[in-house]
Amino acid sequence: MAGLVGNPVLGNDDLKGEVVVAINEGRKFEGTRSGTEEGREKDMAPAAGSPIHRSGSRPQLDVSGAAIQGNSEERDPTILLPNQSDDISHLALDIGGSLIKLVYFSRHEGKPIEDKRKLSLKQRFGITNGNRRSYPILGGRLHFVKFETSKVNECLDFIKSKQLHCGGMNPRRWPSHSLPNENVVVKATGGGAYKFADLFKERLGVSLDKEDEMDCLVAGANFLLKAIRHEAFTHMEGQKEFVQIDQNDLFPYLLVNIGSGVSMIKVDGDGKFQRVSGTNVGGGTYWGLGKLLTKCNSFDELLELSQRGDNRTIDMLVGDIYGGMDYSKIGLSASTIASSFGKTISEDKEVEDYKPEDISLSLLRMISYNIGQISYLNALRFGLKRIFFGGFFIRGHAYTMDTISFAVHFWSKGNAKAMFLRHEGFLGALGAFMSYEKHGLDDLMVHQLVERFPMGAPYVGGKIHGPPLGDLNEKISWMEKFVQKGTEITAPVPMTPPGTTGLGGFEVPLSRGDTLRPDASNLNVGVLHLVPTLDVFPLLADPKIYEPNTIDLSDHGELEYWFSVLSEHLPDLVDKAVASEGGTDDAKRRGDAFARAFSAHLARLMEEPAAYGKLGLANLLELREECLREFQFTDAYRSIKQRENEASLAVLADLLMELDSMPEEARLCSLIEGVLAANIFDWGSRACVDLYHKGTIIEIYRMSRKKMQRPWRVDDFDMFKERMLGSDGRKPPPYRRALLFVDNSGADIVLGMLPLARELLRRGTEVVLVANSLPALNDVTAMEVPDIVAEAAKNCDILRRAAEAGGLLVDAMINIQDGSKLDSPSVPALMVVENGCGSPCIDLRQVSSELAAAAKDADLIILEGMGRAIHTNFNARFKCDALKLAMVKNQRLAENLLKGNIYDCVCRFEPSSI
Ligand SMILES: Nc1ncnc2c1ncn2[C@@H]1O[C@H](COP(=O)(O)OP(=O)(O)O)[C@@H](O)[C@H]1O
Ligand SMILES: CC(C)(COP(=O)(O)O)[C@@H](O)C(=O)NCCC(=O)O
Ligand SMILES: [Mn+2]
Repeated sequence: MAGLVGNPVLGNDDLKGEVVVAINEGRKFEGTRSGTEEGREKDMAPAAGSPIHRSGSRPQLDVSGAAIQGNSEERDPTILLPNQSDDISHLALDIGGSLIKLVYFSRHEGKPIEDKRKLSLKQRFGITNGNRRSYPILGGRLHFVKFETSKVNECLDFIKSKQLHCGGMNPRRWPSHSLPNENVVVKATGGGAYKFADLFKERLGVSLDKEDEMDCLVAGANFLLKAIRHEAFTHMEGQKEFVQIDQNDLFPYLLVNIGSGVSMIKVDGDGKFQRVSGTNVGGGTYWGLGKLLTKCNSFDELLELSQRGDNRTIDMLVGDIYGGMDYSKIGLSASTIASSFGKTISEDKEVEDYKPEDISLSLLRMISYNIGQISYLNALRFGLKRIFFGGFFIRGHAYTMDTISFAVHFWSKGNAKAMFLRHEGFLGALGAFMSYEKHGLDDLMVHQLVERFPMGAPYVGGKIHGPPLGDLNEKISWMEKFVQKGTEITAPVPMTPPGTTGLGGFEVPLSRGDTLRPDASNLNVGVLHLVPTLDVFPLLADPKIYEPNTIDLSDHGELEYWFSVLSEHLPDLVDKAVASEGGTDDAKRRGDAFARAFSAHLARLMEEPAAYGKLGLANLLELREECLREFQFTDAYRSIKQRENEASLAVLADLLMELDSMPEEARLCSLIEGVLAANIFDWGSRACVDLYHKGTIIEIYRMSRKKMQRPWRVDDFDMFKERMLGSDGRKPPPYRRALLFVDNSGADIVLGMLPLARELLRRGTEVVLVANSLPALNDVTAMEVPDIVAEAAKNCDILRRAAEAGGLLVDAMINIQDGSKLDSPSVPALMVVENGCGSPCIDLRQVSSELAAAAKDADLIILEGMGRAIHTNFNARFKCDALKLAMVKNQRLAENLLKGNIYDCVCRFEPSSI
């Protein structure tokens, strides 16, 4: 017998490794809007001389040509609606005075695979979709795009090119020969919905269904604030900080939308709001006046100029009036602007004599301060503490946000807080989109939305900025162009260093770069994936305080370190990815494009870590996997995983025999040691990749085992042992169900986690192996686990019977054709569930519904590996016992987190926290 556990004598080194009334209310919203029925009726009275058509927010059905199908004598006959499109349109517009904002939906391609493993799980855990309304929106993505209103034709071309005017079909699958549906109705808000209605009908054949602009702004803001995790943030003195909004404590708030003009809306609830004020001095004023005074050709150019400006040459400061002194009695510093543009009166100069940079900055400050001040006064009027600013005037521009924040802070003496929204300009468009009630967007919860930042789109040249390019080749050729333009793209976003005087003055922004990011790339808005099957892991002790990331990358040193780790790993990853696709020229081109795309993401985040929301290491590791998938590398480590599985399965029988010969206590210890030792097979760690080039799988495994002397760096084994085996002759009841979050393929799962699962099974505990839904590095996936188990079961009765009981062997073993053996009372089942993610880390706020269902009866969680147990969840607390097992394969992490060294191990046992 091969001495796998303790004895390095093994000579086998070459092991292989949805009848029927269309609602036209003809009403106009004026002033106060109340959510009560009474209020609603009042509101519904059409205002004199207002021919505005406003649809109801119920599904619109086209009943023209409706006919009864079949026998009209029968009860409830089927009614055919020949002109009703299969689905309500998936596009909504907000056509403003300056910009057109477009939100559109694309369905996920392909249907989820319902394999036998999933079917048997559904049966076992009673997972149904019954409690969810099945809306067409489910399982799709929301994209955010904007165009200049003056270039409405670009917008029409874009809609046409993506066939977004073709009803509810998936644009990609719309047959090229088919014509756009003549009856398509598109929700639209903003003045342009009236102004351009004929143009849309003419060019695209679509009718614009007008939605009230204020209704939409509020609906959009409420949705974002409730459903998107890192939507709102404060911005003070250059520091961006995300604010966690408590959904139950959101109202009331003041919404200030700074578009061409400014609207101030007191929001008291969903559909409950009042437009309390506004100002005509807004974004249009800045851009319009700026254009006249500086001869700038674009808004961005004007904003960019401001970064290099000094407003003191234009503005009259308190110091200018008071001979350089503060007017401290009323709290004004010498640098406080006493009168915007005031200095120009006394000077005998023409506009050309002033620097455009200075003019732009004076204008920006004048308008931002003014809006900040009026906002504060309205907040004060209604006793509101929170002010959310939206609209594209803000444009994610640090100095604009700082100026508004400063004004609110200064005038409210710190009592009111200015907050900004990442989707700032899309509130109206999103609200219009939400008025398609059939989409069911308002039913989605924060955990069912996943935001992703695909490459390609944000940086597409020209003026159309949008979602990912449809075609991979388009994207790659763009990536190639990117090489020449790369430096522009990664140019720093200007940040304002701390510079307030404290007395109401505000220094000139220090310029840190002279180009603004290309428009859309500065939006900090990704594509929203709607995934209704995600759930919050039910065993989290307190989801509200749960923070998946152990390492917070807001520390710059930490950020730099992890960026270098990921950059250095890139060439090896690209090699594996290209090889996994056969090393073809196409694969090489994609590999190259992937490397550029990921490097560009890293460069972007290095300059602005909060660009995509709050950043932690887990987000970075996931971004890498997403980026690989974007360039169609579906499983870069496919062959490595196979080889390692085969090699490990070949020695499993020997290992099990050896374990079976041990007394209980030693066996349990050896099992945990086995998990820790086998966790060395990690292709995500630089140090480990170096090791693999030096030895065979089994050599490395043996070496790793030999180093497993206790005490481990974190060693709660004795506590775990006591819970498992008892003490003083007292035998504790076995766990009912254990969830084992497995990590890597090969030795990790085969020689580490499976033997541990087997031990639990033989003690009467049901075991659920929780694996990734999508590949990430060499992590084993839920699709792959059943075959591994089937292979392992060939030599092990415990595993075989448990796998049969768990319905796992239906594919692998022909003698079991149905689930008849499910729930066999004496045999605890071995099951496999997918975790809902495709990353080496796991955010337990967003897991698959099958994992959430399996978790309900679990009383033990075992998290394995660095990604799942260290980078994420190291500090997570659960409602049941939890065992965290990992080998730390990174020196810095071992030092910082554990005051230890690389290859140190963690065996952390935490009894249920409630
Ligand atoms: N690329 C841009 N072109 C024109 N204006 C822009 C651009 N980016 C930001 N802005 C600013 O955004 C304002 C328009 O904001 P937006 O929220 O779209 O309002 P509206 O619905 O009135 O068009 C403009 O007046 C200008 O100040
Ligand atoms: C990507 C990983 C989290 C995967 O680890 P695992 O969960 O497989 O144990 C880990 O390999 C890692 O943190 N790598 C980067 C650190 C390094 O290369 O040292
Ligand atoms: Mn892993």
